[in-house]
This record gives sequence, C-alpha cells and structure tokens, in this order.
Amino acid sequence: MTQTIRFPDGFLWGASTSAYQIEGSPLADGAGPSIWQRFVHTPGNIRDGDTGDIACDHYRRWEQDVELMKQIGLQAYRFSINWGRVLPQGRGAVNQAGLDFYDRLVDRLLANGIKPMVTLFHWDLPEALDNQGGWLNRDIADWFADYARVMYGKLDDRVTSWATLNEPWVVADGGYLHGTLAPGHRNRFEAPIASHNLLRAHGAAVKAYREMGGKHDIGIVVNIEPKYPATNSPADVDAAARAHAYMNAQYLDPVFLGRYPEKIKDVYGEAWPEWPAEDFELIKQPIDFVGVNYYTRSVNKDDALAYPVRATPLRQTSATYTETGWEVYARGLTDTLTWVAQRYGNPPLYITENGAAFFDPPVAEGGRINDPLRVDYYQKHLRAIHDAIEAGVDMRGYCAWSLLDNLEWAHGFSKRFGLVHVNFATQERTLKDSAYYYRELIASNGKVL
Ligand SMILES: OC[C@@H]1[C@@H](O)[C@H](O)[C@@H](O)c2nc(CNc3ccccc3)cn21
Repeated sequence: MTQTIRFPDGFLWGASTSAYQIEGSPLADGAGPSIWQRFVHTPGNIRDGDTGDIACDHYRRWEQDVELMKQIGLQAYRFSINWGRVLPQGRGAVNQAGLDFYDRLVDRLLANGIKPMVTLFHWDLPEALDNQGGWLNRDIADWFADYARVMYGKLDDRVTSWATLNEPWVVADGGYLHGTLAPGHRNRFEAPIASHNLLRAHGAAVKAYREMGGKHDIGIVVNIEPKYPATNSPADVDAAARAHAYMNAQYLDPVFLGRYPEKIKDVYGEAWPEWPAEDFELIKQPIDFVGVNYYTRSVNKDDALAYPVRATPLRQTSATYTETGWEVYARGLTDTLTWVAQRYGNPPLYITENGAAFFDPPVAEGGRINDPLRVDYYQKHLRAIHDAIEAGVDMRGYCAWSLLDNLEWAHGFSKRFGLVHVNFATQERTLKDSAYYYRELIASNGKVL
C-alpha cells in the first residue's frame, strides 16, 4: 500500500530562472554590461558561441511568460535582478527603465497570485565593478548593500522573499579558481578572497535590510552536493570531508556559526588567508531561510592531484546520469536537508533549484513534448523532500529549475532544464509533459506523487 503523500498546508510550489539566462537585451534601455557580456563574446568560452544577447527574450516577452506560469499554476516565481540593468555602473546613478522592468514584473506576478521570490545576485556582476576589482575588492560589500537598498526601496512593499546571493561557491570556484565562468580567472589565491567577499556582501545586504526596518524574509541560496566516500578507508573518508568543507560547509558555517570549517585550511593550504574577526560579525547576520539548490551527489576517492580538494568523484556504474553528467540520486537530497537541519538548528528551508537536463524529443504532433526522464526526476526528488519533512525538516517550498529552457552558462543552449521548451530560433514556448505533471502536483499539494 503506497502511502498518500501530503505536503504541509501552505507549502509553496514555484519555478526558478535567472536574469542573464533568460532576459536577453543586456544593454537595452540604459542597462550596463555585466561580466557575462565580455565573457560570452570571448571566443571559446561558450559552447557553439551562444550568448545571452537574446536568450529567451524574456525582457520583451515577460508578459507571455507570466501567462505560462499561470497556465502551470505556479504559486511562486523565483527570479534574479540584473544588477547592471538597475545600476549601469554598479553604483551611483539608477537606470529608471531597468527598475521599471522589475517593478512591472512584480506587479503582474502579484496580479496573477504568484509570489515573487527575488534573488539580488545570480552571477551577473556589473562590468564596471569588475573593473574595480569586483569580488576581489573588499569595498564590494558596501557596493552590494547600496544596490540592495535600491531594490528594497523599490520593491519591499510587494516582495516578501529576498535572497542576497545565488551560490557563492559556483562564483568563486567557476569564476576565480577554474575560470570556467565569468570573470574567467584561474587563481587559487583569488578564489578564497572572492568567496569571503561574497559572504561579506551577503551580510552587508542583510544588515542593510534590517536597518531599513525590513519586515519580510531574507536569506541566502547555496548549492549543496553531499559528498560520500568511495570506500571507508581513512584516505577516502578524509577526501569526502575536504570536498564537503569546500563546496558545502564553507558557506553555511560562516553564516550560521560565524566561522569557517577547520577542514577548509587543509583544502586551500598556503592560499588560505587569515580573516579579520569583525568580518564574521558581518557575515553571520541572522537570516530567515536558506535556499538549497540540489541537483546531485558525488562519491569521492582520495586523489592528491585533484586541486583544491584532492578528491575525485567516481562515476556510479548502475546510476542514471543527466545531460550535464550529474548522477540522479534523490536520496542525496534527503541527506542534504537533514544535514542542514541538524547542523544549523532547523532553519526554514526552500528548495530554490532542483531539476535536470535530459535530451528532449522535438515537439510532437499536437504540441506535446514527452520528457519522462524529467518527470521521473521530479517525482523521485519530491518524494525525497517528503522524507525530509517526515524527519522533521522545516521545508517551506520548492522551486523547479527551470521554468524555461535557457542559456546554461558555458553549455550555451545545449542543455535544456525547462518545464517549458523554448525554440530559440522562433522563441516559441511549448509546455513539456513535465509542466503538465508539475501542474497536477501543485493542484494536489503533492498528493499525485
Ligand atoms: O546548471 C543548472 C543550474 C544553472 O542553470 C543555475 O543558474 C545555477 O543556479 C545552478 N547551480 C547548479 C548547481 N551547481 C553547480 C555545480 C557545478 C557547476 C555549476 C553549478 C545548477 N544550476
């Protein structure tokens, strides 16, 4: 007898996107370029030479996209603000047209009963700030807080869920250590500095929100990938611990505990600086929720040559893998959520991203797109969330990644995560079967699982 699954009353069902991945029009109406403008137009950085110049053309098709959200029955929509659209130089003069775009979007969402969940920074740093050192300049904490104040001032009368950053680990690891993401640096001494300044900026934005009398929810969004040792040998167990400290604990420990995990020094070695104590007073501002982005796990083997964690993920022979090479492992989501709850005092949690890129068949007759692997992925992971809820984790909501097929960063348009298919040649949108499945899930508060 399968148990009838019930999610808590008021559990919030949504979908997520980010500005640079869907908006297009990166320089329209006075917007200033982000670091992605230069990065995508540098040959070799993005598969097939794809760019965010048009993407999903959401900057112009936003009304149609809100209609799609309504068709799916979304209760919430998580999106990010393009910092440079609002502050073309990253600081100083406000671009009213940019602010108006987000103002109109928020109003239209609310008019359709959809809760806006705003992320202030999803990787698209204004180029003008990068030219002043960007995340390597300690002043960026103040620059980010000033930008946050502009957004709070404009939208906090209607936006009740704010996230400061999306995935500081990816910004530091991809943008400053491995160079796979903008701004494309490859420097092991820069990565911890960028990472630390991202956390300082988070704290400064939370502090600014509290100081202006903000009464709504503000939090941070982190990607968490549970790390399992390949064997129970001390070498593999320690390798998994290093990988865990680097990707996972390095972010939530400072925010909740006011310190880095001890193991991080073993990861970075000589590249790890000493930090001023007052930085942690700033970083550990109390927050109202944690957004968890979960996609996969990794099984790690000790490997002295794998910088910086000296651990190599091993492919699992009997597992299903997505188009991005990530193992489908829903149990890892339950383990992740219980780890966060137990380590940080059971804070309110949202899944702010969860989804998969699979090869989708072309649009069939009648406009159907059959994506059974994605439906199965969602079913498995929502059951895993329910297991965490049963274990006492304070789960508040779930946002699928992503509403639309979009620009998957260095992968270009080759990896499709959307509930909605986008024909990038025509900009035609088509709901996939997974969108119809998600609509039933939402309408039944998860009972159809
Ligand atoms: O890759 C899918 C999404 C991406 O489109 C989002 O913008 C971003 O927030 C996001 N984060 C992850 C999880 N972590 C990750 C791991 C390695 C490289 C890049 C992201 C997946 N995704």
